[in-house]
Amino acid sequence: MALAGGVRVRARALLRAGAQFRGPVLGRPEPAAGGGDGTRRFANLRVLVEPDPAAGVAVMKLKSPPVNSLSLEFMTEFLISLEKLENDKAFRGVVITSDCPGVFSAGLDLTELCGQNPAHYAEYWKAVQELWLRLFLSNMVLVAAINGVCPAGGCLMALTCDVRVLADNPKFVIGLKETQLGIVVPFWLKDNLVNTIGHRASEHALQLGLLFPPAEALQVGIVDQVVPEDQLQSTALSVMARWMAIPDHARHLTKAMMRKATADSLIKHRDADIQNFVNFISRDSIQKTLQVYLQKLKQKKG
Ligand SMILES: CCCCC/C=C\CCCC/C=C/C(=O)SCCNC(=O)CCNC(=O)[C@H](O)C(C)(C)COP(=O)(O)OP(=O)(O)OC[C@H]1O[C@@H](n2cnc3c(N)ncnc32)[C@H](O)[C@@H]1OP(=O)(O)O
Repeated sequence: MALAGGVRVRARALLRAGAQFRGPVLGRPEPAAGGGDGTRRFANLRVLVEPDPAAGVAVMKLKSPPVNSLSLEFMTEFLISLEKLENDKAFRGVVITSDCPGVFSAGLDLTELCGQNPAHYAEYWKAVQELWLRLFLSNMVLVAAINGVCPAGGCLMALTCDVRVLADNPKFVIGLKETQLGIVVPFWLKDNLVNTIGHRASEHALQLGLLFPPAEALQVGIVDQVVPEDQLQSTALSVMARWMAIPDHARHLTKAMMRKATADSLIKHRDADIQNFVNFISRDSIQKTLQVYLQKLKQKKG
């Protein structure tokens, strides 16, 4: 699936600005482009990709400090990196994790949702839809190695993955807390949650805006495994190895079959979903609530 119009334009702008595939990364000199030694890492500004072509797996580390919030730039760069991996036959699986201590992702970037104009909200929501669709329908095996708090849009990313492994830390809560902020999850994200934990549990989780700590997250099934923090990466990789043992075509066709109806319901109603979002987020009452919330977050330190 190719990047949608608005996201593609932004992706091109980022590429023109030279945002992608710089080196050296993390102070380590990299081989020249195309060096093909199988160990080359690549990165754009906000996503670090550590490929292991021999295993057919790459680790994507979200590194948009302080909290990996889903800004337009972050989502665009993430999708560029994902597409690069998808277009490379060497890669069949991706582990998604965070490079920001204690936070997997804080979810939608609230500064993108406050005080902007309708055209911006529309562009932003199209990018969120695109992020979800591209992850949800990815041919590759996606394993989320959740090493931090994972609310709302962070949970959206994790829910698209085939497997979620959560590090056992009481601070690392996961869930869709939207009602607590006075906002409503879109129907396709609700469907994604229902597919994962069932209808009744989703009703409770969504209406109450529940954020589950590790033991509860495992019990309700929003994550598949909870492991000690220092075993998160190795567990994610061994889960991946199990999935990689299945022939790709059969696994992927099965995944597509299982996910088609949920994805199609958004694909068929993308424009209406954007319009709903723009109308909703532009309301004075919603703007006020979000602004107060953002202010509170900013004042937390002071
Ligand atoms: C019917 C029509 C349908 C309409 C649909 C409408 C909406 C659909 C919603 C779709 C689903 C997704 C929704 C969302 O994702 S909304 C965002 C929800 N996220 C949160 O509520 C998380 C907020 N953040 C936190 O709770 C904490 O920051 C933390 C993630 C627990 C990390 O805590 P800590 O390490 O202590 O960091 P700070 O709180 O000090 O934050 C550091 C700086 O980062 C800024 N920040 C934090 N979160 C966000 C964010 N989401 N967006 C933008 N900026 C954020 C924070 O203000 C600090 O900034 P500063 O350094 O300038 O003070």
